[in-house]
Amino acid sequence: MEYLERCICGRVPRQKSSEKKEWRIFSLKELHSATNSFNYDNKLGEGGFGSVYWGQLWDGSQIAVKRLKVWSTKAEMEFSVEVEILGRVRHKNLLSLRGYCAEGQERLIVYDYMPNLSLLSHLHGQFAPDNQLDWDKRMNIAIGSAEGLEYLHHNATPHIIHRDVKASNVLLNSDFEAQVADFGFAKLVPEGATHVTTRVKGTLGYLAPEYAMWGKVSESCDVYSFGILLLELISGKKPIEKLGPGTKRTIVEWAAPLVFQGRLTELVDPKLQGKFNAEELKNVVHVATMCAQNTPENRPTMHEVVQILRKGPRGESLESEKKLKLDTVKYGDELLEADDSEVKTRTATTTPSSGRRSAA
Ligand SMILES: Nc1ncnc2c1ncn2[C@@H]1O[C@H](COP(=O)(O)OP(=O)(O)OP(=O)(O)O)[C@@H](O)[C@H]1O
Repeated sequence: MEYLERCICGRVPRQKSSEKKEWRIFSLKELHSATNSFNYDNKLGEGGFGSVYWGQLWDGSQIAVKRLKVWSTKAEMEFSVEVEILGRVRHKNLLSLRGYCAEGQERLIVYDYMPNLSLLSHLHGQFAPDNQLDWDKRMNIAIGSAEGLEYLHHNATPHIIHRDVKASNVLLNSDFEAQVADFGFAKLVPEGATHVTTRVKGTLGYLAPEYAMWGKVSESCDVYSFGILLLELISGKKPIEKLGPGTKRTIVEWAAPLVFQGRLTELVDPKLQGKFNAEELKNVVHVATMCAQNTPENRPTMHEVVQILRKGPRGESLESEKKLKLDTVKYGDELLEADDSEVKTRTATTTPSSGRRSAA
């Protein structure tokens, strides 16, 4: 990857010539023509990096094009990290890179188009009223996204920490299968490292306490965020809920008493109208509670998560299960203040005290 080698030269091993390259470089002209010159009607959404547009290539294939908003060294870095990481990973539950374009100050990333957009749009956004996510779809999304993260943590070389696992970063293909997306904040883990200390990036409500407070990032931060995602998937609740003026509650604070009192059915999204599998519910709550523990060492690995989600906990005895304990996460007022907003620039010193193309 010539462009990337220029950007992050020396930080990551080069792609071996034997590795299959399935991405390519796009010209700006081609992307202009595919997106009707980045027409507003083609806009799928907007994130911190910039806007995402739907497009169609000359061969009829549908693409999503992420266009960098403003050029800066930081944005350039985010762009190169995302392209570098996506270029080296291939998994059925990770959004595939089609290619990129870097012409002048324009930076664009081209992905496969996901007709059912994001999990967020189905749980809390424009598709929420359609109620398309039944229990089985939710369980498949849980397993699929867990498998995507398992691949990043255990199979990618070097290992990759996503750092921004959340509902808007789980995209859904035409069969509602999960594809984990958005690797702009991801970290490559040097071999042998147990954790990396870094500036805190990510989204409030999903941040592992040790990461939010001390910037200590390891694979288990993604496991924590995945636990929050599971609670969100089961309940249809947002990670942080506004209860009234100035009062907020995390999904863990809401779920913990129900879990301890064994009132599991009360955790289930009322939109499912009681249609769920009670055994699977027990299993998925069990996984969510293990993942969303305050102590990183007590959380399971993504490999264990996949095993339990696939087979169920019965008969299995994982070390982490013995320590099962759901801590109520108490973020400081300062962190709760910001609600859904992101803390991409928050430093590690934060302290605890303070239809169009839809297949649907
Ligand atoms: N490949 C894709 N196919 C279909 N829709 C997509 C695709 N990629 C992104 N989107 C849509 O565009 C929206 C914006 O994506 P983007 O990754 O830029 O931001 P985000 O995840 O919402 O926010 P953040 O910047 O915090 O990550 C997504 O929420 C999703 O609805």
